[in-house]
Amino acid sequence: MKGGIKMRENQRVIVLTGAAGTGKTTVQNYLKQAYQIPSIITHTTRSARTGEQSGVDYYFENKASFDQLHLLESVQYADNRYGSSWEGINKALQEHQFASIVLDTAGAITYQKQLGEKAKIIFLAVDNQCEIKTRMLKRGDRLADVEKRMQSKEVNRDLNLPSELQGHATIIENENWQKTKQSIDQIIKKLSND
Ligand SMILES: Nc1ncnc2c1ncn2[C@@H]1O[C@H](COP(=O)(O)OP(=O)(O)OP(=O)(O)O)[C@@H](O)[C@H]1O
Ligand SMILES: Nc1nc2c(ncn2[C@@H]2O[C@H](COP(=O)(O)O)[C@@H](O)[C@H]2O)c(=O)[nH]1
Repeated sequence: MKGGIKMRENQRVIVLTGAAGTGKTTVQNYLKQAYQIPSIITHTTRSARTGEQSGVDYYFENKASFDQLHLLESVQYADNRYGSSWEGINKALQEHQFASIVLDTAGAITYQKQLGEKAKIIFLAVDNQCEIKTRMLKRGDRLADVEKRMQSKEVNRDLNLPSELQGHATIIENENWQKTKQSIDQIIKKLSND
């Protein structure tokens, strides 16, 4: 199939967005571990970080293979390309009510426009930029990469909820992980009862 999502009435895509290092992947892993919610694996032309695996963390692409993909949306982020394919979305939703995806805010805006209420958008925020940097270094990112990323226009843009998502996104201040988990639990409970 080239394009289009086949979503049943009760299906939802949980979109995790926010600046780099705010905890989007951590929440995605929690959704998988606690609720068996599959992740939609996206595509990127950036190099794999230590420990990252193709088909698990991303599908790692080169420029030529990226151009062949059938994408719902794609962005340029800090000199690399990222995109989510129709095949990836349909694969994750095939046997599940919910699937999650990690996107920058430009991608989240596209999902909101394309999927409407079928996209549950969660914006993760961390007020202190030093804390974000510390978390990225603790994750194992190289200092030079972290400094470059923290200066990128995309990270700075994604520190705040864009106007297009206001009224469409739930904001979680991811300072205390136990509190973040409670907020996520409430969201899943509500989605399951809707
Ligand atoms: N509430 C928290 N308190 C302390 N550390 C946290 C918290 N949430 C996440 N972290 C840690 O912060 C680091 C960054 O988190 P994560 O990789 O999930 O961010 P991300 O938003 O997916 O980043 P990126 O967009 O760069 O991939 C990880 O090492 C993670 O364990
Ligand atoms: N719009 C999209 N954004 C994506 C996609 N896959 C990942 N991302 C976002 O890119 C940045 C950088 O990611 P990193 O893994 O290099 O730190 C981050 O905000 C991700 O959420 C995508 O397919 N579309």
